[in-house]
Amino acid sequence: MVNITEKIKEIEAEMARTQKNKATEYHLGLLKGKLARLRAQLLEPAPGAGGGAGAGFDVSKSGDARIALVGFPSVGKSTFLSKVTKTRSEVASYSFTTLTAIPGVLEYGGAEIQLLDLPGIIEGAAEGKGRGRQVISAAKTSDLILMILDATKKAEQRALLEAELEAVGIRLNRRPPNIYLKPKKAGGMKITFQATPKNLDEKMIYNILRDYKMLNCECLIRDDDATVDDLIDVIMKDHRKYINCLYVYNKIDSVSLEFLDSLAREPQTVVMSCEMDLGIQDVVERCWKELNLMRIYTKRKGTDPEFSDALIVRNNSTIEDVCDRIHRTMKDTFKFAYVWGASARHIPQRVGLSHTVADEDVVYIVSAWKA
Ligand SMILES: Nc1nc2c(ncn2[C@@H]2O[C@H](COP(=O)(O)OP(=O)(O)OP(=O)(O)O)[C@@H](O)[C@H]2O)c(=O)[nH]1
Ligand SMILES: [K+]
Ligand SMILES: [Mg+2]
Repeated sequence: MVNITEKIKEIEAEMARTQKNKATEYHLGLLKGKLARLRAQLLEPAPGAGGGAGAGFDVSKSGDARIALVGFPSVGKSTFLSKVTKTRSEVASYSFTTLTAIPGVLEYGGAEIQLLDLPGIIEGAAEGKGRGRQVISAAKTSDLILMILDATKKAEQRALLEAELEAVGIRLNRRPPNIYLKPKKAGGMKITFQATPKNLDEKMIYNILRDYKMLNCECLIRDDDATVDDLIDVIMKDHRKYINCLYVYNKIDSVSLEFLDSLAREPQTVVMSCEMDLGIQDVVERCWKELNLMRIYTKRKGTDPEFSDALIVRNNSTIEDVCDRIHRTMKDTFKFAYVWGASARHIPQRVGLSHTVADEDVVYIVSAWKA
């Protein structure tokens, strides 16, 4: 492990002293590739470590989705968890109060979301400082990252945290690059372009692929703005995770109104004060939106819908998806469904399998034998 850290330091030093220009672009690209590979190794558990996330971090997933609370020490992560769930996580004014992953359940209109309170991370976390590596690994298993920030602290905190998460392969609020890469058994490398890339050329792509021992493969660059980093992300796709992130500024009770206003206007950002009980419900609602899920309530003939027990489906799901969530064979006997709610043109609307449902719709499915 020491070896890897040393090697990373060497490469970083070399990159730092290499001037960025057209002539060195290619060399820097290769160094970036090496660096990404080493960082991935850093996240692998040490031999004999059991392969888990580490003591205190191997919380099993439960509920419909998982949200990780990530942030520097003492920004109010545990205070927030204790506010929105029934779980009490220790709160104190000193750093590293929380030392393990503490799960809580956030109930949201019949959906159950697991919230994971985590120890604070510090600069250098990605290289294993503090319990940084375990914390970030836990964050990597989440469906949404809530980056909790202290509104009274310097603006750089956000970029620093982002860099730590990026360093271990988490990609925030981004889609996978539009590059097609398929390993082959033989036949050499076939590199093609749908658009001429501004930042990449064939030689560089060839050398990076060779560096990763992908001597036989098909590579199609689809966008003209594809970069070396994009190519590496595609090669390393098993170590990359694309996760939405919501930036949550806490402690707004201690900043000026002008500053608060400017924070609240930033994209993907919400503001709150756990202490003054301000904005908490807003944060919860934004979380739900970011998860891209919907709650569907089912109803049987002659009874009220079961509002305490929602079926959770992805956004833009159809009645067919709802059937599949209820039972594998449900759609075999499906005749039609009645829908009440935002997706219905009139109440109730009689629909088929292809009807797209909306959040909080009530659905009553009529099967062939029930008709
Ligand atoms: N002024 C103010 N203080 C707050 C607010 N929320 C939390 N705090 C205080 O901030 C301190 C740290 O809160 P914690 O919830 O322990 O923070 P944490 O992020 O879990 O800290 P670690 O577990 O140590 O990383 C405590 O003294 C809280 O009372 C807030 O909205 N405003
Ligand atoms: K604390
Ligand atoms: Mg804490």
